[in-house]
Amino acid sequence: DNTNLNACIDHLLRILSRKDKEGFFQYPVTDQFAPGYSQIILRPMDFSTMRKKMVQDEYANVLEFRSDFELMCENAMKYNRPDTIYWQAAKKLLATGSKLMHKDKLISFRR
Ligand SMILES: NC(=O)c1ccc2nc(N)sc2c1
Repeated sequence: DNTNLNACIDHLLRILSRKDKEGFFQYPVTDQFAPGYSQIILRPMDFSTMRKKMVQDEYANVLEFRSDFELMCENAMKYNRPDTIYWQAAKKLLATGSKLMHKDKLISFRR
């Protein structure tokens, strides 16, 4: 069962989403706020979607969760220019996540 894995992911989600004080990453980016976003970013990701995936047991291990987290940050660094608050927030968040979920520190939970 995913109980332990989901408890771990929930913990990581709380820490990481707390870093997003401006709320740039809490919900899917809309074309209304970000013109042309859906044409440029083909695999959107945000914290609310990650939480939904966790609840639906769609993560087999922490590595899969980390991939979605990295995708979310990389999307923001692709769509937004480096001189924007969104790009800079994504870079900072990515650094936090990398420390928290350091490659060789992760033990992938078996299903
Ligand atoms: N996560 C993002 O890339 C993001 C979030 C919010 C937002 N609001 C804008 N006006 S551009 C924009 C980009």
